[in-house]
Amino acid sequence: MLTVSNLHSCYGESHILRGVDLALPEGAALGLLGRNGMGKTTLIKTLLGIVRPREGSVRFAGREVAGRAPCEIARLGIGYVPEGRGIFANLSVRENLQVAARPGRDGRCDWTYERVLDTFPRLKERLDTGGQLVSGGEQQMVAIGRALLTNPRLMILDEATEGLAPRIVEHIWQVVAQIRAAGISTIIVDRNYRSVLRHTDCAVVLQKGKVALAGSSAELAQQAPALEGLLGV
Ligand SMILES: Nc1ncnc2c1ncn2[C@@H]1O[C@H](COP(=O)(O)OP(=O)(O)OP(=O)(O)O)[C@@H](O)[C@H]1O
Repeated sequence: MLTVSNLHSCYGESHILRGVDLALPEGAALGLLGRNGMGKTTLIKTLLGIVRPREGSVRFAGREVAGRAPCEIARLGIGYVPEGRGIFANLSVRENLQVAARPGRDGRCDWTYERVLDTFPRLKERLDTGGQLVSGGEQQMVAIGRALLTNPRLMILDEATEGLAPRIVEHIWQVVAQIRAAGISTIIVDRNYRSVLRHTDCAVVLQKGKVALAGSSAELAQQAPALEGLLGV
């Protein structure tokens, strides 16, 4: 479903991604780990076409997408929950959700507005509230719901639990489990590596823009000292 080969990305003269390779089979969940500044968000932005790679290949759903426009890549079926949530502040919760709704690339409409509200019942009472006026947890639910409403084949969640209360964090992980159970491929960036390994099939650890460690999540969970060394925890 997704194959990344020898990917290099830069911001001006700063060479951030230095030859990243990874593969995500259809329906699998990949954890993307690494200390602050190691290139996780840059990798995600490069996959999405927001950052243009300097070199390398990104194959998604059978096509080469490296260097293509973000809207073109998104329309191939990638739902993105950005770090910081990216809520439209001047739209209501309802509008934030509805603005994104569309059938998937193959015409699938598995994720409807009603299904998203059933997944996040708390949003039902907040539909007319402005996007910037709801709590951080509710904004995160809107961001995930909005990405699901594009009926993606791949969901990318960047720091989806950051700064949230433990109860909300638990709910977000339950929703991640539902997304996986629905057969949607998933890439998850999160600071809590134990939760990431519990909710993914495989994981990679980035260090200075390269993959320093990769394997099945079950194997990596057995390598806590090496992992914690790389993550600085
Ligand atoms: N727009 C930008 N212009 C210049 N440098 C940037 C830009 N965005 C990120 N960087 C730099 O690129 C490097 C990688 O950042 P990136 O955000 O990809 O890391 P990360 O692993 O996602 O870490 P974090 O958890 O802090 O977001 C960092 O040194 C960062 O300062």
